[in-house]
Amino acid sequence: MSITVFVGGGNMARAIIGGLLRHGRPASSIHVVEPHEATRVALQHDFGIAAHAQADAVVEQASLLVWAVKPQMLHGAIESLRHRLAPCLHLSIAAGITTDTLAVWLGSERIVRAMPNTPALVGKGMTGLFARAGASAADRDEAQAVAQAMGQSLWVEQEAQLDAVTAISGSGPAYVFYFLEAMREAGQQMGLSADQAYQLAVATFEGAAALAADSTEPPEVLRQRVTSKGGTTYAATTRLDELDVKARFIEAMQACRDRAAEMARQFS
Ligand SMILES: NC(=O)C1=CN([C@@H]2O[C@H](COP(=O)(O)OP(=O)(O)OC[C@H]3O[C@@H](n4cnc5c(N)ncnc54)[C@H](O)[C@@H]3O)[C@@H](O)[C@H]2O)C=CC1
Ligand SMILES: O=C(O)[C@@H]1CCC=N1
Repeated sequence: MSITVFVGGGNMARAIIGGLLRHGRPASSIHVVEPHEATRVALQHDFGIAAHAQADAVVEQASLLVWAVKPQMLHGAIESLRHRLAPCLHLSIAAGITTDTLAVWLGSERIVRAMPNTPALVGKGMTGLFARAGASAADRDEAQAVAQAMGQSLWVEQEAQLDAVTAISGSGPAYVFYFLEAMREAGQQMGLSADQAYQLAVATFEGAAALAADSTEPPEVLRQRVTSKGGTTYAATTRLDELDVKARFIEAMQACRDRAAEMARQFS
Protein backbone atom coordinates (compact mmCIF):
# COMPACT_ATOMS: atom_id res chain seq x y z
CA MET A 1 0.00 0.00 0.00
CA SER A 2 1.45 3.40 -0.93
CA ILE A 3 1.68 5.79 1.99
CA THR A 4 0.87 9.50 1.84
CA VAL A 5 2.20 11.72 4.62
CA PHE A 6 0.88 15.25 5.14
CA VAL A 7 3.17 17.71 6.85
CA GLY A 8 0.74 20.16 8.45
CA GLY A 9 -2.82 19.13 9.21
CA GLY A 10 -4.67 22.48 8.96
CA ASN A 11 -7.51 23.69 6.73
CA MET A 12 -6.13 22.71 3.36
CA ALA A 13 -4.75 19.35 4.52
CA ARG A 14 -8.22 18.53 5.89
CA ALA A 15 -9.77 19.37 2.54
CA ILE A 16 -7.34 17.12 0.67
CA ILE A 17 -7.58 14.26 3.18
CA GLY A 18 -11.39 14.39 3.12
CA GLY A 19 -11.31 14.24 -0.68
CA LEU A 20 -8.87 11.33 -0.79
CA LEU A 21 -10.99 9.32 1.66
CA ARG A 22 -14.17 10.07 -0.33
CA HIS A 23 -12.33 8.81 -3.42
CA GLY A 24 -11.59 5.48 -1.77
CA ARG A 25 -8.07 5.88 -0.35
CA PRO A 26 -7.84 3.74 2.79
CA ALA A 27 -7.47 5.75 6.01
CA SER A 28 -4.55 3.52 6.96
CA SER A 29 -2.57 4.83 3.95
CA ILE A 30 -2.73 8.45 5.20
CA HIS A 31 -0.57 9.92 7.97
CA VAL A 32 -0.14 13.48 9.21
CA VAL A 33 2.72 15.17 11.01
CA GLU A 34 1.12 17.98 13.00
CA PRO A 35 2.57 19.63 16.15
CA HIS A 36 -0.74 21.03 17.47
CA GLU A 37 -2.38 18.45 19.72
CA ALA A 38 -6.01 19.51 19.34
CA THR A 39 -5.59 19.43 15.55
CA ARG A 40 -4.14 15.91 15.72
CA VAL A 41 -7.00 14.69 17.92
CA ALA A 42 -9.56 16.18 15.51
CA LEU A 43 -7.90 14.58 12.48
CA GLN A 44 -7.81 11.18 14.16
CA HIS A 45 -11.42 11.54 15.29
CA ASP A 46 -12.86 12.88 12.02
CA PHE A 47 -10.91 10.77 9.54
CA GLY A 48 -9.53 7.77 11.43
CA ILE A 49 -6.00 8.53 10.22
CA ALA A 50 -2.74 8.42 12.20
CA ALA A 51 -1.43 11.82 13.33
CA HIS A 52 2.10 12.21 14.69
CA ALA A 53 3.47 15.04 16.81
CA GLN A 54 6.82 15.01 15.03
CA ALA A 55 8.94 13.23 12.44
CA ASP A 56 7.96 9.58 12.46
CA ALA A 57 9.53 6.55 10.80
CA VAL A 58 6.50 6.39 8.50
CA VAL A 59 7.89 9.42 6.63
CA GLU A 60 10.62 7.16 5.22
CA GLN A 61 7.97 4.83 3.76
CA ALA A 62 5.97 7.59 2.07
CA SER A 63 5.56 7.52 -1.70
CA LEU A 64 4.00 10.99 -1.47
CA LEU A 65 4.76 13.82 0.95
CA VAL A 66 2.26 16.69 0.93
CA TRP A 67 3.70 19.91 2.33
CA ALA A 68 0.72 21.77 3.81
CA VAL A 69 2.20 24.23 6.31
CA LYS A 70 2.20 28.03 6.06
CA PRO A 71 4.92 29.30 3.70
CA GLN A 72 6.97 30.83 6.52
CA MET A 73 6.98 27.48 8.36
CA LEU A 74 7.96 25.32 5.40
CA HIS A 75 11.74 25.54 5.58
CA GLY A 76 11.72 24.65 9.28
CA ALA A 77 9.29 21.79 8.69
CA ILE A 78 11.52 20.35 5.96
CA GLU A 79 14.59 20.69 8.17
CA SER A 80 12.86 18.84 11.02
CA LEU A 81 12.08 15.89 8.71
CA ARG A 82 15.28 16.00 6.66
CA HIS A 83 16.81 12.96 8.39
CA ARG A 84 13.70 10.96 7.46
CA LEU A 85 13.36 12.02 3.82
CA ALA A 86 13.55 9.13 1.37
CA PRO A 87 13.01 9.31 -2.42
CA CYS A 88 9.35 10.16 -3.03
CA LEU A 89 7.09 12.64 -4.78
CA HIS A 90 6.82 16.00 -3.02
CA LEU A 91 3.60 17.96 -3.46
CA SER A 92 3.72 21.48 -2.03
CA ILE A 93 0.63 23.65 -1.61
CA ALA A 94 2.56 26.52 0.03
CA ALA A 95 1.82 29.82 -1.71
CA GLY A 96 4.78 31.56 -3.33
CA ILE A 97 7.57 29.03 -2.71
CA THR A 98 9.12 28.04 -6.01
CA THR A 99 10.24 24.59 -7.02
CA ASP A 100 13.80 25.98 -7.39
CA THR A 101 13.74 26.79 -3.67
CA LEU A 102 11.99 23.55 -2.78
CA ALA A 103 14.52 21.50 -4.75
CA VAL A 104 17.33 23.00 -2.67
CA TRP A 105 15.49 22.60 0.65
CA LEU A 106 14.33 19.04 -0.13
CA GLY A 107 17.39 17.81 -2.04
CA SER A 108 14.96 16.34 -4.61
CA GLU A 109 13.75 17.15 -8.11
CA ARG A 110 10.51 15.15 -7.87
CA ILE A 111 8.33 18.13 -7.05
CA VAL A 112 4.84 19.27 -8.03
CA ARG A 113 3.48 22.58 -6.80
CA ALA A 114 -0.24 22.99 -6.34
CA MET A 115 -2.40 26.02 -5.69
CA PRO A 116 -5.76 24.77 -4.39
CA ASN A 117 -8.59 26.83 -2.88
CA THR A 118 -10.92 26.52 0.10
CA PRO A 119 -14.02 25.29 -1.81
CA ALA A 120 -11.98 22.05 -1.74
CA LEU A 121 -13.48 21.70 1.75
CA VAL A 122 -16.81 20.84 0.08
CA GLY A 123 -15.34 18.95 -2.89
CA LYS A 124 -15.68 22.00 -5.20
CA GLY A 125 -12.05 23.05 -5.26
CA MET A 126 -10.06 24.34 -8.21
CA THR A 127 -6.35 23.54 -8.17
CA GLY A 128 -3.59 24.84 -10.42
CA LEU A 129 -0.65 22.44 -10.82
CA PHE A 130 2.93 22.87 -11.99
CA ALA A 131 5.39 19.98 -12.33
CA ARG A 132 9.13 20.41 -12.12
CA ALA A 133 11.03 18.67 -14.96
CA GLY A 134 12.27 16.04 -12.49
CA ALA A 135 8.71 14.84 -11.82
CA SER A 136 7.82 11.76 -13.89
CA ALA A 137 4.58 11.19 -15.80
CA ALA A 138 3.48 8.89 -12.94
CA ASP A 139 4.28 11.69 -10.45
CA ARG A 140 2.12 14.09 -12.46
CA ASP A 141 -0.71 11.55 -12.50
CA GLU A 142 -0.47 11.08 -8.75
CA ALA A 143 -0.47 14.84 -8.09
CA GLN A 144 -3.45 15.28 -10.39
CA ALA A 145 -5.33 12.47 -8.63
CA VAL A 146 -4.79 14.25 -5.32
CA ALA A 147 -5.97 17.57 -6.78
CA GLN A 148 -9.03 15.99 -8.37
CA ALA A 149 -10.02 14.39 -5.08
CA MET A 150 -10.80 18.02 -4.06
CA GLY A 151 -12.60 19.05 -7.26
CA GLN A 152 -11.22 20.25 -10.61
CA SER A 153 -7.59 20.83 -11.62
CA LEU A 154 -5.61 22.51 -14.37
CA TRP A 155 -1.90 22.27 -15.31
CA VAL A 156 0.24 25.30 -16.13
CA GLU A 157 3.46 24.92 -18.11
CA GLN A 158 5.34 27.90 -16.61
CA GLU A 159 5.79 28.20 -12.89
CA ALA A 160 5.16 31.97 -12.85
CA GLN A 161 1.65 31.22 -14.14
CA LEU A 162 0.87 29.76 -10.70
CA ASP A 163 0.97 33.35 -9.40
CA ALA A 164 -1.87 34.18 -11.80
CA VAL A 165 -3.71 31.03 -10.68
CA THR A 166 -3.33 32.31 -7.10
CA ALA A 167 -4.81 35.67 -8.14
CA ILE A 168 -7.84 34.01 -9.76
CA SER A 169 -8.77 30.79 -7.99
CA GLY A 170 -6.41 30.52 -5.00
CA SER A 171 -7.43 33.80 -3.40
CA GLY A 172 -10.61 34.10 -5.49
CA PRO A 173 -13.02 32.66 -2.90
CA ALA A 174 -12.19 35.70 -0.73
CA TYR A 175 -13.35 38.03 -3.53
CA VAL A 176 -16.64 36.15 -3.74
CA PHE A 177 -17.09 36.39 0.04
CA TYR A 178 -16.28 40.11 -0.18
CA PHE A 179 -19.10 40.55 -2.71
CA LEU A 180 -21.40 38.48 -0.50
CA GLU A 181 -20.65 40.81 2.41
CA ALA A 182 -21.47 43.83 0.24
CA MET A 183 -24.69 42.25 -1.06
CA ARG A 184 -25.80 41.34 2.48
CA GLU A 185 -25.11 44.90 3.64
CA ALA A 186 -26.93 46.44 0.69
CA GLY A 187 -29.89 44.12 1.24
CA GLN A 188 -30.15 45.23 4.86
CA GLN A 189 -29.97 48.89 3.87
CA MET A 190 -32.86 48.19 1.48
CA GLY A 191 -35.08 46.68 4.18
CA LEU A 192 -34.36 42.91 4.07
CA SER A 193 -33.01 40.95 7.01
CA ALA A 194 -29.32 39.98 6.91
CA ASP A 195 -30.35 36.31 6.55
CA GLN A 196 -32.74 37.01 3.68
CA ALA A 197 -30.17 39.12 1.84
CA TYR A 198 -27.44 36.53 2.37
CA GLN A 199 -29.64 33.66 1.15
CA LEU A 200 -30.49 35.62 -2.00
CA ALA A 201 -26.85 36.55 -2.61
CA VAL A 202 -25.40 33.03 -2.10
CA ALA A 203 -28.08 31.47 -4.33
CA THR A 204 -27.34 34.09 -6.99
CA PHE A 205 -23.60 33.26 -7.04
CA GLU A 206 -24.40 29.56 -7.10
CA GLY A 207 -26.90 29.95 -9.93
CA ALA A 208 -24.81 32.33 -12.03
CA ALA A 209 -21.71 30.13 -11.68
CA ALA A 210 -23.72 27.04 -12.66
CA LEU A 211 -25.16 28.90 -15.67
CA ALA A 212 -21.69 30.03 -16.77
CA ALA A 213 -20.26 26.51 -16.33
CA ASP A 214 -23.12 25.02 -18.36
CA SER A 215 -23.04 27.62 -21.14
CA THR A 216 -20.90 27.81 -24.28
CA GLU A 217 -21.43 31.59 -24.34
CA PRO A 218 -19.01 34.11 -22.83
CA PRO A 219 -19.91 36.06 -19.68
CA GLU A 220 -20.47 39.25 -21.72
CA VAL A 221 -23.40 37.56 -23.49
CA LEU A 222 -24.78 36.06 -20.29
CA ARG A 223 -24.66 39.53 -18.75
CA GLN A 224 -26.47 41.08 -21.74
CA ARG A 225 -29.33 38.59 -21.23
CA VAL A 226 -29.91 39.97 -17.73
CA THR A 227 -29.70 43.56 -18.90
CA SER A 228 -32.72 45.30 -20.45
CA LYS A 229 -31.85 48.64 -22.05
CA GLY A 230 -32.73 51.36 -19.57
CA GLY A 231 -33.80 48.79 -16.98
CA THR A 232 -32.64 47.89 -13.47
CA THR A 233 -29.50 45.88 -14.26
CA TYR A 234 -28.46 48.60 -16.69
CA ALA A 235 -28.72 51.11 -13.84
CA ALA A 236 -26.42 48.99 -11.69
CA THR A 237 -23.81 48.14 -14.32
CA THR A 238 -23.73 51.74 -15.58
CA ARG A 239 -22.87 52.84 -12.05
CA LEU A 240 -20.20 50.09 -11.82
CA ASP A 241 -18.70 51.38 -15.08
CA GLU A 242 -18.81 55.02 -13.88
CA LEU A 243 -16.90 53.92 -10.78
CA ASP A 244 -14.45 51.97 -12.95
CA VAL A 245 -14.97 48.90 -10.78
CA LYS A 246 -13.67 46.42 -13.37
CA ALA A 247 -10.32 48.22 -13.71
CA ARG A 248 -10.01 48.56 -9.92
CA PHE A 249 -10.82 44.88 -9.51
CA ILE A 250 -8.14 43.91 -12.02
CA GLU A 251 -5.69 46.08 -10.05
CA ALA A 252 -6.57 44.18 -6.88
CA MET A 253 -5.90 40.87 -8.61
CA GLN A 254 -2.59 42.19 -9.89
CA ALA A 255 -1.66 43.08 -6.29
CA CYS A 256 -2.38 39.46 -5.38
CA ARG A 257 -0.25 38.15 -8.25
CA ASP A 258 2.56 40.58 -7.31
CA ARG A 259 2.48 39.47 -3.67
CA ALA A 260 2.81 35.83 -4.75
CA ALA A 261 5.85 36.74 -6.87
CA GLU A 262 7.29 38.82 -4.01
CA MET A 263 6.89 35.88 -1.59
CA ALA A 264 8.77 33.68 -4.06
CA ARG A 265 11.70 36.14 -3.97
CA GLN A 266 11.49 36.48 -0.18
CA PHE A 267 11.71 32.72 0.40
CA SER A 268 14.35 31.96 -2.23
N1 LIG B 1 -6.14 28.76 2.88
C1 LIG B 1 -6.14 28.87 1.57
O1 LIG B 1 -7.07 29.41 0.94
C2 LIG B 1 -5.02 28.34 0.77
C3 LIG B 1 -3.82 28.00 1.37
N2 LIG B 1 -2.79 27.54 0.64
C4 LIG B 1 -1.54 27.18 1.27
O2 LIG B 1 -1.78 26.03 2.08
C5 LIG B 1 -0.85 26.02 3.14
C6 LIG B 1 -1.57 25.66 4.42
O3 LIG B 1 -2.58 26.63 4.64
P1 LIG B 1 -3.75 26.35 5.67
O4 LIG B 1 -4.14 24.91 5.66
O5 LIG B 1 -4.79 27.39 5.39
O6 LIG B 1 -2.98 26.68 7.05
P2 LIG B 1 -3.30 26.19 8.54
O7 LIG B 1 -2.67 27.17 9.45
O8 LIG B 1 -4.75 25.87 8.69
O9 LIG B 1 -2.49 24.79 8.63
C7 LIG B 1 -1.12 24.68 8.79
C8 LIG B 1 -0.85 23.61 9.82
O10 LIG B 1 0.55 23.36 9.87
C9 LIG B 1 0.88 23.04 11.20
N3 LIG B 1 2.34 23.20 11.39
C10 LIG B 1 3.04 24.29 11.74
N4 LIG B 1 4.36 24.01 11.79
C11 LIG B 1 4.50 22.71 11.42
C12 LIG B 1 5.61 21.84 11.28
N5 LIG B 1 6.86 22.25 11.50
N6 LIG B 1 5.40 20.57 10.89
C13 LIG B 1 4.14 20.13 10.65
N7 LIG B 1 3.04 20.92 10.78
C14 LIG B 1 3.22 22.19 11.15
C15 LIG B 1 0.04 23.99 12.04
O11 LIG B 1 -0.11 23.54 13.38
C16 LIG B 1 -1.27 23.99 11.25
O12 LIG B 1 -2.18 23.02 11.73
C17 LIG B 1 -0.18 27.39 3.17
O13 LIG B 1 1.16 27.25 2.73
C18 LIG B 1 -0.97 28.23 2.20
O14 LIG B 1 -0.13 29.11 1.49
C19 LIG B 1 -2.92 27.32 -0.69
C20 LIG B 1 -4.08 27.59 -1.33
C21 LIG B 1 -5.23 28.17 -0.67
O1 LIG C 1 -3.64 34.24 1.21
C1 LIG C 1 -2.79 33.36 0.98
O2 LIG C 1 -1.57 33.63 1.03
C2 LIG C 1 -3.23 31.95 0.63
C3 LIG C 1 -2.78 31.54 -0.73
C4 LIG C 1 -4.02 31.51 -1.57
C5 LIG C 1 -5.11 31.68 -0.63
N1 LIG C 1 -4.67 31.89 0.56
